[in-house]
Amino acid sequence: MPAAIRTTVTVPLRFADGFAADARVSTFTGLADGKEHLALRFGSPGEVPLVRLHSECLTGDVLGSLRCDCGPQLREAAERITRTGGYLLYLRQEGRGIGLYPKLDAYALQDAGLDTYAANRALGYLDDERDYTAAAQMLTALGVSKIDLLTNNPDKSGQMRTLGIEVREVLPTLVHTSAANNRYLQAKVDHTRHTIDLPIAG
Ligand SMILES: Nc1nc2c(ncn2[C@@H]2O[C@H](COP(=O)(O)OP(=O)(O)OP(=O)(O)O)[C@@H](O)[C@H]2O)c(=O)[nH]1
Ligand SMILES: [Zn+2]
Repeated sequence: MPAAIRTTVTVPLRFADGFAADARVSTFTGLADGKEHLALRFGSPGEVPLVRLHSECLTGDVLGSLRCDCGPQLREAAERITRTGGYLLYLRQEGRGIGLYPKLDAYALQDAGLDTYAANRALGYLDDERDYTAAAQMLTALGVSKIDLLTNNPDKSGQMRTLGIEVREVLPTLVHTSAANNRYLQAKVDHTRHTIDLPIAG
């Protein structure tokens, strides 16, 4: 059974720095993994909408953690998509798909010296457990088959193409560094060919 839109409602959003935008938030039935993923439509999407696949990060998105770049990326995506029109898919893939408690276990291992990927493996997980089948289903349910994708992660564009979504252009997100996330971002560049321009490793 293909996925379908279940409900769409407007949610006015205001970020910590005051940026505000109305999101048309859709829920779905029939998603492959049965999770409660959301699609947020900002602005007026044209034929090729700008899309961000945002993986849930409770510590970064909600609590403002400086260990990663998720909060600023979410804020950046909301503004850029509002400008051009498109969708932010808020995917319930906490911890690159391993879940919140294991992510915090992985943080503890990183504090003991492992990098973000080695920590996953030490816990018995893959470097990245995310599968974007549900994201492709959501886009199809929204009537979208061709996108511009906002990401630095080549796995996201690769999987979307394999899943039958045409990716016209990949647009990099800005680099949001902090003293606490530098090592994390450097590991992404070293291990998964993320297109992030970091100042100098160190
Ligand atoms: N397992 C694990 N997950 C983490 C860690 N730090 C952040 N995450 C998770 O990584 C996901 C965020 O990754 P994304 O923002 O999609 O970043 P990305 O894969 O680098 O892709 P782009 O931002 O699109 O370039 C969220 O689910 C976070 O919870 C970590 O150290 N370990
Ligand atoms: Zn994060």
